[in-house]
Amino acid sequence: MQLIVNGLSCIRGGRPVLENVSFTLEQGKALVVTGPNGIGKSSLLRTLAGLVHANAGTVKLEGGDEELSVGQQAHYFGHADAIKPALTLKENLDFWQSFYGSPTRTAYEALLEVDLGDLIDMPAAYLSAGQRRRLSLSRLLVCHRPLWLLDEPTSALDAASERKLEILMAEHLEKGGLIIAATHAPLGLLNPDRLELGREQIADPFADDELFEQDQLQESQQ
Ligand SMILES: Nc1ncnc2c1ncn2[C@@H]1O[C@H](COP(=O)(O)OP(=O)(O)OP(=O)(O)O)[C@@H](O)[C@H]1O
Repeated sequence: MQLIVNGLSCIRGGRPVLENVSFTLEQGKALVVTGPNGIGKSSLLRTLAGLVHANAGTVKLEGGDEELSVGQQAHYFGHADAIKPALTLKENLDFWQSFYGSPTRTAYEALLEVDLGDLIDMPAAYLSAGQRRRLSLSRLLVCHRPLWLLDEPTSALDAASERKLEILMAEHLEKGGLIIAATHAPLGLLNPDRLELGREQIADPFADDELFEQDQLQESQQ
């Protein structure tokens, strides 16, 4: 399996945010995306996940499921935790498992992986910030999707949880998965590929009012 990204561009808020980004990522490999604040790291992940419209370029998961989009074959672990506070931890994970399909672990097994097994029947509203992040991470473990898109995955995690994340990422890669991680912090990945986003990815710094309105409308509908 191979992820091939060719000439990917996107516009947000009427401004070109990514321009002509290309890379290939092989099975079992991770790509670490770096660059200054606001350069487009999250936008790249959201575009790959299919949450932001690409205005040019192609994304293909060669050797993946031809019937599914790349976004449907990816787990997106973004800044928001995708947790329903009124549901228990188990109910949250059961929901995601039925939504995603391809179950791998039970909710309890996934929660054990992130050291939340004892809290399985507690409403998610009572979790601390780091515990919420770990619950959100356990979402990636209840169903198999070959591509993990991780946006600042260590934020709010303590040292032990960072170590656990390293192990989970290594296991995913060993099984032939692919990982793209946007980060400002070291992630403990072994020999990752690297993509440094810079100003050259941005073609035109000036906003276009019409594009801005179209773009805001489009994002509000997603
Ligand atoms: N929903 C949105 N609508 C309009 N513009 C947006 C939206 N989200 C992000 N942007 C703009 O897109 C640009 C890239 O933002 P992005 O979040 O991708 O950067 P980043 O590299 O991930 O930054 P950071 O390191 O701060 O997380 C920024 O100029 C930002 O203002």
